Amino acid sequence: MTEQNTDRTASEKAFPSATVLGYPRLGPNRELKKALESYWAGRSGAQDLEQTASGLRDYAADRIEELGLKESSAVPASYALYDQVLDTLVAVGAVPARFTDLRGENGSVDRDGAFVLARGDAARQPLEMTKWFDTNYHYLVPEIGPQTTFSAAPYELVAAVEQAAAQGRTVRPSIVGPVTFLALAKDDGTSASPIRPLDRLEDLLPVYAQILAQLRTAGAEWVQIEEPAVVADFAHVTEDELGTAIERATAYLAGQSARPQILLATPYGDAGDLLAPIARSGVEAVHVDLVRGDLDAGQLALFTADRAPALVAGIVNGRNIWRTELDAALTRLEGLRDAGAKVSVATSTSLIHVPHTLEGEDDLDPAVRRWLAFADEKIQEVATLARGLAEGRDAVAGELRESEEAAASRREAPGVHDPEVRARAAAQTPADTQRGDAQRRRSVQAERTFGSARLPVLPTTTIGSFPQTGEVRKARADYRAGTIDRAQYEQFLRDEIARVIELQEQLGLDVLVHGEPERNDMVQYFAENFDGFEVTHNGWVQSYGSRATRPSILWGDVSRAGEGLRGDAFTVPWISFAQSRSQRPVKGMLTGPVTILAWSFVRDDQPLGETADQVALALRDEVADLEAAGIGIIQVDEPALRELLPLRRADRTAYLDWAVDAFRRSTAGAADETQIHTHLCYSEFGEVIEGVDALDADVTSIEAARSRMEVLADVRSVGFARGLGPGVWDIHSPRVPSADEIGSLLISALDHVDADLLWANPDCGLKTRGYEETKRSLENLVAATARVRERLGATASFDSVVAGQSTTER
Ligand code: MET
Ligand SMILES: [Zn+2]
Repeated sequence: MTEQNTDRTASEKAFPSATVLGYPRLGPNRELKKALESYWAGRSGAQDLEQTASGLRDYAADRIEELGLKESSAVPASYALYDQVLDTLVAVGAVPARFTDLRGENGSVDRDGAFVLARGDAARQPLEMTKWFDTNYHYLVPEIGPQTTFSAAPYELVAAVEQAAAQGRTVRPSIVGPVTFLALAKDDGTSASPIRPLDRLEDLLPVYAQILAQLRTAGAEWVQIEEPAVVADFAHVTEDELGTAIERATAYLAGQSARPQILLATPYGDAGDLLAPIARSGVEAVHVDLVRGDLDAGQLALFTADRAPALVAGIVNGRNIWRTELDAALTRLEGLRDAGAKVSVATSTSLIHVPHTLEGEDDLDPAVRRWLAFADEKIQEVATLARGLAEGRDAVAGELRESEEAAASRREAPGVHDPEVRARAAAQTPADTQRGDAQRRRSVQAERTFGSARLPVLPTTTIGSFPQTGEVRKARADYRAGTIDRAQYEQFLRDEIARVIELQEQLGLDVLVHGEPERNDMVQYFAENFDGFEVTHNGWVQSYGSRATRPSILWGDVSRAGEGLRGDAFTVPWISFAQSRSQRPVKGMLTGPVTILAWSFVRDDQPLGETADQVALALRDEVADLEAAGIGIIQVDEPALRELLPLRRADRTAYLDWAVDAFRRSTAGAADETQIHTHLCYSEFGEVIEGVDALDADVTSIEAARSRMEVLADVRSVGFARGLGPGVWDIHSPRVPSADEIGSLLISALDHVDADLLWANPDCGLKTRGYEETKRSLENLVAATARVRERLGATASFDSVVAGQSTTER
């Protein structure tokens, strides 16, 4: 606390009694998405974009106040146009080396420059994008090297503060803190000896000091500095190093005299031992996530000591859509206050992870709707709790009663506890997650014939989806709008599937897919065919930039919809139809239990593992029905396996245990000769590779093209001896890879993977691609594979074998 400065001149206002860390940014009808996309497409100008952006800032502030957060500084100014990490990068002028030409007079980039960082341009790849903590939100990864310069340019934040001030409102600007900014950054690769971005902290701190001063001048009374890095374990930074960094950074910032008062926020988990240095740093308020984290007696004492900071209690969950049980929450808050803490009420995280409002969701089952709270309803909960804390329980008696009644109706609702589903789960034994010996399966599968031929060496395949063309989307919209009937829609889908099968045969692919035209979304499609789920109309949540997803709500016990416990098969009709059009094997495509959970809002009244097991059993039924329909290869996608990996190392084994178990439960009913595939699409494979091996799938496809097969080093090191399809075509851009390029990727894959285990496939599904690039890329993929086969002396392709009806030499 060397830089503690006691004569700060700011007129100290207490932290508001109620607040939220952030509000959804897209707008209630995705206005921001539309404005951004039309601006990028050149259909509208900078003025129009600014008009929408400032309109949304006003909308958010008005709404938050109207819902009950009326005190000065209670409204967070957290309105990133694209991403809050990008905004922080711009505010500190940390323009990556490969974009320095975009730098302007203020040392940073302007709005258009920031969009180039986010989206790339003709000559440059954009910044890498990755998941923000364990959420489904993606941030842009800063690139920091020894030469990176920093300079204060917080123009978006200052403008937001000034816009509010012009209307007589004091908002609380929010920025990602210096430690989190650097901990999430990557080495920019400009120096021969790699550096760790966190080592640049001393150079960055003075820039934060200048930003604080500018915000103060603009009229901010409080600033929110977010440091969620303290709730996570990192591979490249030890806890000690993180502790030293956060202690230094918070004390330094607190020691500045020209600054607003500081709320230091620690969302997304438990700050553990790092809470103490933060609370003792001299900042005026500290936010603690009480949903994911906790406060033990020692930690609580940090908030009851003399001159302790205010405790901003993140008690309303910012990441799910369930109503808070207000009575229990209020009891907890009263306990903190009675222990002597200066308590304010808040959300555990920003509300960017939930949809705007329940208003207009009239098609939701009213029983389920009553259990829900989206962003606006959560703000009301925060306001109610603060009022209850200040004025006593009687002041909020009606709200407490309504909350208790809703909770009781949820506990007792029939679909929440389906005795049959529960009995089935309870009767599971360890054998239900166990398939036959993997080696044996491999030899049986190698013998299996499809249309009298076996699979060739280096089989070619795709990941599942084919381009979702305008016609496909239109047919779906027409069906929903009632312009075409069910029979017409299904005929359209069959025609589409037949076309996709024919195309794959022409291209000479070995293992075909039906193309997934009936699925708007790989999770929602399953939610619509399972009991226990609801889907919303307008429940959009930002995924990155202008992109949003509409997570389904998993509220009850899960089984397939339809008569009886097992319900009806729903993927089988499409897959069987596809198979009826070809002699070659068609893969059955399912979404795995972990991914279904990760991309939905999931019930919070039982452990995730139990919910995952129910989903797994429903999928197991589908696997059995696919098998019975003669489908010999079934892929169960788990792209989200890594996403749910806990932020703390200590929690990871328990997670992988249930996640792996659920996947195995969904697939272990399959016979030895049925080949089970899985697909994971990210390159940070090392962290979960042992889990992936434990899935016991026969073949795994992963993303590898962008990293030029780098991920395969990990594969060898754990002795992964299963079929593997490292992607040889990066499907994230329209670029067509040449046959030479694909061939050389396959050859380098052979350094790590045995020839009889290797598959040739793209990185991921082709849903977002166009047909032109798809055809050309797949042509090259097939040609490259043929050349590599020749080199291996394995001349027979499935294609020639099927044509000649002979058997394959392996
Ligand atoms: C995000 S992974 C996508 C897998 C899915 N089967 C598809 O091809 O679209
Ligand atoms: Zn994928």
